[in-house]
Amino acid sequence: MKYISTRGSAPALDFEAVTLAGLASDGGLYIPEHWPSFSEREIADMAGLSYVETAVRVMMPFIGTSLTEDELRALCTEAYGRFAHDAVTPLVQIDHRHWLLELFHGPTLAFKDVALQLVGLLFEKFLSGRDTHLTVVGATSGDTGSAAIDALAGRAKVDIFMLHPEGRVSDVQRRQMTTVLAPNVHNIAIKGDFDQAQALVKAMFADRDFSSRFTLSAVNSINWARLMAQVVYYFYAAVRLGAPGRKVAFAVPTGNFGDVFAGYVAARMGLPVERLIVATNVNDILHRALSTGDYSQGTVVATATPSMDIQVSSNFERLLFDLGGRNGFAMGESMREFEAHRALQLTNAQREGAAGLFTSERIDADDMQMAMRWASERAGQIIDPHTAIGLAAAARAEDLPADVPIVTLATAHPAKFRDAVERATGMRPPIPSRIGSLFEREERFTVLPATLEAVTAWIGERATPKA
Ligand SMILES: Cc1ncc(COP(=O)(O)O)c(C=O)c1O
Ligand SMILES: N[C@@H](CCOP(=O)(O)O)C(=O)O
Repeated sequence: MKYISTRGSAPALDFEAVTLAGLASDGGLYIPEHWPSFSEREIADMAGLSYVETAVRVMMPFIGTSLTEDELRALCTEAYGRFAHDAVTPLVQIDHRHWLLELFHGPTLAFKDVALQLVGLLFEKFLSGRDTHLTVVGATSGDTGSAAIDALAGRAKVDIFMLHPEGRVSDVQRRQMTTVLAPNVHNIAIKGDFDQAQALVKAMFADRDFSSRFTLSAVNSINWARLMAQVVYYFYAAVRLGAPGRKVAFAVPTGNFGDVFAGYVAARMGLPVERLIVATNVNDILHRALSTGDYSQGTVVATATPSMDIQVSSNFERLLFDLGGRNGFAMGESMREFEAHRALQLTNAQREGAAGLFTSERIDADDMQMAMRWASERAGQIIDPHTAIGLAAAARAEDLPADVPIVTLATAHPAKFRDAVERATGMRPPIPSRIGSLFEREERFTVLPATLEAVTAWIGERATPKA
């Protein structure tokens, strides 16, 4: 399997090289040259498989010769052995048609663990035997940071520099990052929002001087390996609910468009997905893009769902590329236009292509709180505010055929957002013992202005230069 850049001028790479590179050298995102697909028979044969075996079946076609099936199985066994639930991503029923897909049983209590536990092991595997030291740079609105730090802390050939927006992540999220004192972990709180952090990461890759001094890599969902690992749970859930004989809809709390793009990939691989419901908070660039074609960046508003406080959704580029005829040069032009004017109009082909599978909903704070109360009163489920954005959007999908189950992705454990949960439901979720004495540990982080100069100077003094 080869991977090509959405912007058309970076070299095509195999899975190993794409995983280590993170971002393409032309600023684009890597995407498989073609979508592998499964027959109905092959999907039916996934019934009853464990999560690890499902993962091996779903991911192997993307991996090509970079790993053997046994090597992939060993990595998945290790990664998913750290989850607190045997099913890894269990389904929980809310009522006759609504389900929650719990993605938060990993070590840092958010869906990011599903991919990042594996990515940490992939880095280690691909770096063994090489004389390379990776400098991972990442941006987080709270969850990617803690999951990536957990996956990479203490690894010999990797340093991680994680940028989060100062004061805009929950206390639990911040402490999950800043109390990890391993020498290869570096937390930077920038004076800005998540979009600025994400733009700084991309600018570090684009900065010729900086990127030539270090072997940069990414742990955000710009890294293809992240998305690949997330495709698995769409198959795992849909097969349990009757696929391929029955179609399934998914409601996905969305920010950077990574999780829902993984659902799109599953559909392209033959999974019978009736609909992907893109649920945004009031930072609604994706809702506007999908409902009116207007992909224009607004100002980020801080909400009770900080992980979705995003107005530039990196992975939307992958969708626009795939729906727009896979024309890398045209895509490169469009993205340069977006970067210059902070606005882009979707073409008819892109709008019509998206409309075949996606709908979108913008959920405000009141509807989010109502969904939290609904889950609690109806099914005794305490859900986190991000999951509630998804569930509120799922509840609006009244036009779906009655026999289609709607699965809301439960993207974080409620304990990560205790204040918001308590405000909505009156209940304060306890912090699971597996994340330990978070509030008693020492924190370490540096505050920097949101400028490329400040960030590259700071990282440049601490990162390991190329040999
Ligand atoms: C808890 C939670 N829910 C939803 C999202 C949005 O997911 P994505 O950025 O893949 O769209 C995030 C952040 O990525 C998150 O941390
Ligand atoms: N919500 C995310 C933002 C980064 O998204 P990613 O999936 O591209 O890593 C976070 O929690 O950090």
